[in-house]
Amino acid sequence: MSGVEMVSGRIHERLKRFEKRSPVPVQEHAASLASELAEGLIHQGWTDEVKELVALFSQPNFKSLLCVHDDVAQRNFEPNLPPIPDDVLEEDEDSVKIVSLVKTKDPLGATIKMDKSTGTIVVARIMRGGAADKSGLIHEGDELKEVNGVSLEHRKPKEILSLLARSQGEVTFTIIPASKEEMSSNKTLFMQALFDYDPNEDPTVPCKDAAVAFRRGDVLQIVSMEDDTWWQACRLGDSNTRAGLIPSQQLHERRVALQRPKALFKPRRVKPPVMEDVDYGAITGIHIAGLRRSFRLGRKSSWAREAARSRRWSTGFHGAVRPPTYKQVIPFHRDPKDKHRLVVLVGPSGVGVNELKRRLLLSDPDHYGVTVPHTTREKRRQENEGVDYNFVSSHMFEEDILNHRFVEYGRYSGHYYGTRLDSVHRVLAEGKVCLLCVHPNKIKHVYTSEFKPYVVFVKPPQIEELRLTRRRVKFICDVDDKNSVRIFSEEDFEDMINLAETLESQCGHLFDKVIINGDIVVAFKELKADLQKVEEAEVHWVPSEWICSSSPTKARRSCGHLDNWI
Ligand SMILES: Nc1ncnc2c1ncn2[C@@H]1O[C@H](COP(=O)(O)OP(=O)(O)OP(=O)(O)O)[C@@H](O)[C@H]1O
Repeated sequence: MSGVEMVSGRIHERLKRFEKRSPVPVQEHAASLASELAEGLIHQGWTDEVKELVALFSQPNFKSLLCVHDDVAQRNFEPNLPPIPDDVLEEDEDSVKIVSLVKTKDPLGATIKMDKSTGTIVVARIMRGGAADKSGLIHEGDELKEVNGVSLEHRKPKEILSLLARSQGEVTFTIIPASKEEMSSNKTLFMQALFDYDPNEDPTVPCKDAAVAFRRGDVLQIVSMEDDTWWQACRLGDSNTRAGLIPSQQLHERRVALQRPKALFKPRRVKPPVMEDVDYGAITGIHIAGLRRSFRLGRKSSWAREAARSRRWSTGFHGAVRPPTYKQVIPFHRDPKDKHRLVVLVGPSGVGVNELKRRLLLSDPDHYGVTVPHTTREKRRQENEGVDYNFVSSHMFEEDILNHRFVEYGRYSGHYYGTRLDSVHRVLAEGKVCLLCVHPNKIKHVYTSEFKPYVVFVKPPQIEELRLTRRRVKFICDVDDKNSVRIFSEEDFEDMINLAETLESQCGHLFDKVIINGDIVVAFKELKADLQKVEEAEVHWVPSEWICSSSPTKARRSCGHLDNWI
């Protein structure tokens, strides 16, 4: 233990002992007593001892010590607050705060503006390092009620500026503090982790004990991004509120890139045969009972298989591939009266997306709902309009395509099939949770603040478990030929795993939940429990862009040039 630590340890012990005794000062005017004593002693005779004592009393540090002693003895350190105005107390007793700041020739370091909806004066910004910031007592979003006892009601920001210009020295503000939510959304940056991180398995972490472990989906409150490689963050829900190190976005992206040298190879170019394309994800519903068919698997020719393999590097997503790292999120409090969040299920062909959707529907048909697809093909005898499909003409279908009314659509055997946005609205309007299966590159069409989709990625297990769990599975592989039944091949499994890997790396940032579909009973149970948890959650962490565009904070920031300096 160092000398300093020993001394401070002893001081602490001594203070603890005195605290119990609740000491009272013997004397409240030690400074004046010392100067009186020095004067008296001089008159007694100028001996060496008197000289030494008078010299000691006149030393500035000794004088300061006695002054501090007197201040503490007289309790001069307690703030001297002006009386709280009665009318303000009656209005909102709990939330009023009185703040005194000392004004120098510099501004206080804050801007104010009028909140147009309420007509009140609010603090728009606090400038880092200014007097207001250093005091820690005034925050963005605080409502100003009075300045030096003068009410600000019906006053314009300009009038307040002149009021402040007149005040010298101490300025007293009566404030209604911003709600915690507003303060935190103003100042705090939340990131949702899109990967698991364990510092114990990271040899490069500067200090394991100072790092924070997290799992995919955890929300991290970012405290500092000053270092390019290691950010500081607290994990929400942790009892430990101390911030720790986490890999920065840049660092994690670099690591992932280094782990995947395969990505350097170009995809094989496969010449497609003459075959119409169809986006089979559009074909949904539980109306196909009994033996499951797989449209996506069923159409696989040798070309499709090759293409599926090459899709490992090209899955219809253009632009630079960015591995999932963090997503900036913001808390959203869903009103129970609001429509449910849309549930989007995605996964590689054959993994069990439709099977899970079917089980959810059967488990609670009054609670879950699915969209009814549109098609241009002829209605079959056993089919019902508006139940199995909405049957429309090609002309109507094409007009809807031009008007961007489809989440996704495609062509198969000369006919169009597609899921229209209004069919999603219809399910939600019934008060149901709408389950939508789409190709991952179509998520963007519903990735909006209106739908607030909760995206579940269904992932295949390891190949051994895939073989084991699917060994008896048969599916109809040609929609027009109910007798064309087959089982999964080894290539199907490989394609499924490869495509899952690609999808996860290319659009993992959109996935809220990853379900590994090994044992179907376990996967279904996990999915249902997770969806229930989401519905019951008080706080939903959603992408910040869904909320920010309409938030008053953003609005306030965006019109910064209108703020008035105080
Ligand atoms: N965990 C599982 N264990 C065994 N069989 C499963 C499992 N999950 C799904 N299946 C079966 O695998 C087949 C394909 O599943 P499903 O149709 O749901 O796949 P999909 O992901 O919707 O792909 P596609 O769109 O190509 O149909 C079905 O017969 C389904 O019953």
